[in-house]
Amino acid sequence: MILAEAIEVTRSYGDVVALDRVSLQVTRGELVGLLGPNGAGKSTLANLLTGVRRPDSGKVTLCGGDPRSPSIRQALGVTPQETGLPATLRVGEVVDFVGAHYPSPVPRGELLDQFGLADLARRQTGGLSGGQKRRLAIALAFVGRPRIVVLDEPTTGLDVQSRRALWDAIKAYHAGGGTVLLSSHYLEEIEALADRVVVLGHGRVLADDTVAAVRGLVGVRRVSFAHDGEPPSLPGVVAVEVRDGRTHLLTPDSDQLVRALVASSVDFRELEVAATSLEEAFLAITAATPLATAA
Ligand SMILES: Nc1ncnc2c1ncn2[C@@H]1O[C@H](COP(=O)(O)OP(=O)(O)OP(=O)(O)O)[C@@H](O)[C@H]1O
Repeated sequence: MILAEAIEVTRSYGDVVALDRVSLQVTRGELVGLLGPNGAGKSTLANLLTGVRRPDSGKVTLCGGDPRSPSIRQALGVTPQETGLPATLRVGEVVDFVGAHYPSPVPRGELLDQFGLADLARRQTGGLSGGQKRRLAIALAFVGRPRIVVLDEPTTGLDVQSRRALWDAIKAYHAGGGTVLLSSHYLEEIEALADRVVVLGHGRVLADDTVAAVRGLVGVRRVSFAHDGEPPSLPGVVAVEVRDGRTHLLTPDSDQLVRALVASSVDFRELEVAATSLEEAFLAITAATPLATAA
């Protein structure tokens, strides 16, 4: 059964085309990652699927109906990128208040335990740290026992420990049969949670595949070194840059590239191999080949 679907959805803001004929299906029990760099269209897609905005063209459904309809929204848990919490209410009161909108909410204590917030139950939300507020906002997405949750960059700004606690809570919900669509800048986050990943770039779906397949596409590494002369021509390089007296080669397979470099006649010095940011990987790969055709 399909719980969230976008069919050929387009949405612009003035001249900016945020989504360009995007199609996506999330079926019951799936945990789908939505991966893309800044401005790729992740939030816009999440906002359309959760009924916050309407598409200019195309169709969006949630649990088989209109995501703007109140009865359909009862089955949805959502954490947008930014959330406002009433500053004078205590954490426990906010949980009770939001839970009261649902027929069978998760009890306050259980929810706070699950999200590592039990010690903060009596704290006014205005006194929470940024990370604690974020954790509470995410916990609230789960209070109504939703059939599907849409989490837009849930762990941005969280420290490692909070991020892991949150991953555990999302995994537990998924293990119990819950369906999740989660956007992120980080392949590692999607790798930790999802089986399937949809890659968005410039408002288009660039790939829709297993995490392993997408890692092969966007898991680009940077091999850099100093040497004299022109940049060498080596196999498996998707982008070359010469900067500050060093040659930088981007490649999906740094092991193979380093072996080829050693076997070549290049007299290199100060070799470094490093992970690239998603933005760099996207720049390199979209410039080389469209991901969808490489998939
Ligand atoms: N309300 C708005 N008004 C004008 N332009 C917007 C608006 N919302 C989004 N955009 C533009 O639409 C494009 C897609 O933005 P969106 O927020 O959906 O991307 P994103 O992938 O969620 O990015 P980020 O990771 O930075 O949150 C961007 O170019 C953005 O500047």
